[in-house]
Parts: sequence; structure tokens; C-alpha cells
Amino acid sequence: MSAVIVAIDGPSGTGKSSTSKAVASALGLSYLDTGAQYRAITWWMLTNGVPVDDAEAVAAASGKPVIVSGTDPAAPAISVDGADASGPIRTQEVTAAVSAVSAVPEVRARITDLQRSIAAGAAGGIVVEGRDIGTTVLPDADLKVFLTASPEARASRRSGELKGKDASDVSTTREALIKRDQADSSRKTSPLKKADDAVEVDTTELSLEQVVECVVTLVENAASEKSREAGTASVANEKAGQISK
Ligand SMILES: Nc1ncnc2c1ncn2[C@@H]1O[C@H](COP(=O)(O)OP(=O)(O)OP(=O)(O)O)[C@@H](O)[C@H]1O
Ligand SMILES: Nc1ccn([C@@H]2O[C@H](COP(=O)(O)O)[C@@H](O)[C@H]2O)c(=O)n1
Repeated sequence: MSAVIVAIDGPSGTGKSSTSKAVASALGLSYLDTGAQYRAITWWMLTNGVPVDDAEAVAAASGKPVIVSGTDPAAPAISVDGADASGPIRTQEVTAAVSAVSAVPEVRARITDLQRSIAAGAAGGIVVEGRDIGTTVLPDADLKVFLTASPEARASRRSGELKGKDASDVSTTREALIKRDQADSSRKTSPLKKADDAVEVDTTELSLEQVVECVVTLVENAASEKSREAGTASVANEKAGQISK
């Protein structure tokens, strides 16, 4: 399969991470969780005493943390200043603060550069998931997918995940998801938005396996199309070369 760049965006809890990891594993592609990077910078702000609601203070500190993301879908990794951050970035404290930090333009500029350089280095192709991948980070991606699901389905999936760890009930989880989506959709810089040329997949009534199957097919079709276009271009170049001889 040719080295495809796949952008998967959508609101919280629609299945972006689960789907992206499974699709990347199935097709031998790299994987990048961009939400983890925004969580990592937020965690750094919190642990270094930067007031996360003070956009100027966040902007001034945004160049300080060294964030390194792994791209193996079987073992997604993220470190901040050399320390493994995969656990700490999933706390409720980080989840509650991440939308404020990710709305700061200086933070987005820095993380976007990082994401583009990781995607450019993925020689075998990559699945990149987030909120603004299709619209801003990789507007020339070979395939853009926008996952959606009803707030009820998303809340019930998340509550199932949190059982035993957190007292959140479905309705509290639902309100928190909606609040985060509103903040992410209404920020000025690169808001959460479906790209005009993205394929929308409503996962409300689908199992994870069905979503993965659907996206794998979309990626395979995009890869075939890319190979066909590359073949057509090389034949055209060859003909142009013969004519100019
Ligand atoms: N189609 C599906 N059916 C049932 N459960 C699903 C489906 N897709 C994902 N899930 C489950 O829903 C939960 C949230 O999925 P996931 O973390 O992949 O979503 P996400 O869009 O990446 O969320 P976030 O943006 O908040 O990180 C997980 O527990 C996952 O196993
Ligand atoms: N491309 C992205 C990805 C994420 N964000 C912000 O990070 C938050 C956490 O994302 P998760 O996928 O880990 O839940 C998210 O709520 C956004 O604020 C972003 O801005 N752009």
C-alpha cells in the first residue's frame, strides 16, 4: 500500500483514538495522538504553576516543555522533559484545563509544527487524530474522516470506561463532553470543525469493529487512488520526455 496520510477528527468520545490505533495497526501505518500532545503541554503548565486561564502566561511558557510523541499504534507513548507523561495527562485536572490551554494561538503554533514534522517523517504513512488535522495541520491529507456520535452514546462509552475509577455518572460525563466540545468548537484558532472534503462517519449505532472496518476500507480506497494518480503522472512524464526528445 502507498504511504498514505490519514486525518481523523471529531468531538470527544467519538472513537478517534480507538479507531485510529486499530486502523494504523491493521494497515502497518504510524499513529499520532495529537490530543495527548495538548494534554502534555497542559500537564506541564499545571505542574509548573502556570495559571491555565491566563492566556498571556500560557503563551509565554509555551516554548518551554520538550514534548516527544511515539508513533507506534501498539504502544502510544508521550514524554515531557524526558519523563513518561502517558498516565498524568489522563487525569480529570488535565481534562478540565486542556481546552483553555489548547485555545492559546502560541500553543497551537508550536504543537502544529511538531505534528507536521512527525507526519513528514512517517515514511510509511500515518494516521493522525485530533480536532483540526483535516482543516489546519494536514490540509492535503490523502483521506480525511470526521467521526461523530450522539452525546448519549459518547457519555455512555466514557462512563463505562471510568467505572470504578471515578464517581461520574452518565449525565455528568455527558455535560463535561458537551462543555469541552463547545470550548473546542468556539475558539478562534483552528476550532474543532469538519473539513469540507472529509468523509463523515456517524458511529452512534456502530460497534468499534464496524467503524474500524469502514475506515480501513476508506484508507485502502484512498491508497489505491493515490497509486493510480502516481502511475498516471509517471506515464504522462514519460510521454512528455519522449515528445521533448
Ligand atoms: N463504535 C464504538 N462503539 C462502542 N464503544 C466505542 C466505539 N468507539 C469507541 N468506543 C469506546 O468509547 C471510548 C472513547 O473512545 P476513544 O477514546 O477512542 O474516543 P476519542 O474520540 O479518542 O475521545 P477523546 O477525544 O475524548 O480522546 C473508549 O472506551 C472506546 O473503547
Ligand atoms: N488536534 C487537536 C487535538 C486535541 N485538541 C485539544 O486537546 C484536548 C484533548 O484531546 P483528547 O482527544 O485527548 O480528548 C481537546 O479537548 C482539545 O482541547 C486540540 O485542540 N486539537
